[in-house]
Amino acid sequence: MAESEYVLEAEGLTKQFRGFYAVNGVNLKVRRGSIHALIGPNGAGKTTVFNLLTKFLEPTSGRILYKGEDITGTGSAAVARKGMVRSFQISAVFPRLTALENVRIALQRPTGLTYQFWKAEEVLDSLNDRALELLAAVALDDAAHTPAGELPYGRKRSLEIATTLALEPEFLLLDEPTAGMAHEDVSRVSALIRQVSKDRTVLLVEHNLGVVADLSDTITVLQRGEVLVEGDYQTLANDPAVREAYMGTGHA
Ligand SMILES: Nc1ncnc2c1ncn2[C@@H]1O[C@H](COP(=O)(O)OP(=O)(O)OP(=O)(O)O)[C@@H](O)[C@H]1O
Repeated sequence: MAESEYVLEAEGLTKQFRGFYAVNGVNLKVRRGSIHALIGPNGAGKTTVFNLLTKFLEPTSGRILYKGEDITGTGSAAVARKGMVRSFQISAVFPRLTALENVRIALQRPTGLTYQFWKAEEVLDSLNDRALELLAAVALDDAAHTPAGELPYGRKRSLEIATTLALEPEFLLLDEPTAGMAHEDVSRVSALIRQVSKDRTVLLVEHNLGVVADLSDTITVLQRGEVLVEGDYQTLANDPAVREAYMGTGHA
């Protein structure tokens, strides 16, 4: 069977909380190899959609396909094993362990190397090399031996991205990757997302519209649980409905 053009397809995705539609009939298609952003004003339903897609919430109705396969009823761990990985899903950062040790632990998970204790020395050496590569990819090579808890906020987020990448996701889902970051960290993480997107698909929820403009091939704007409009940044920036959704006045 030919591989679908879309890595992810959501059809009629709906989530009700006690009668309130947080997400209502959302159709979403994420093109293979693209960076796709989900934006919208506060309360639009972005986090709920993100949690539905990553199986942290069960939809009230609707269907989710990953690479053409229906994963609506599949658990989050099983989905992650298929290559659809949410940052911070499996890769918690342990504050007392060094950055290198954190990445090494993440590297042990998908392969089951933890059980090959008799090969510990050899395995750890090969893991070290790969862990250092991943740290370099997020510009943390100078912090390899620093306990994760001592890293400043922005660098901790970079470490979380490195531990996520250790799982070799084919489809990476990022929830507000630049939230709470200082300006220089935002640029660094943006560049990092662009770099890691080269051989994978990325879906991100992001409040920083500069980051969205800079990175996204496709942007879906949510409003009150529904898709308001979808397109590239230029198209959306000139769309009166998007301006109104953001400004709430219609005469912005
Ligand atoms: N567990 C829940 N129980 C009840 N209502 C919820 C729950 N989770 C979300 N909601 C409601 O659903 C709506 C969408 O919330 P959601 O967090 O998905 O929006 P968002 O676009 O991510 O907002 P923000 O930008 O503020 O993070 C909101 O009105 C919210 O109050």
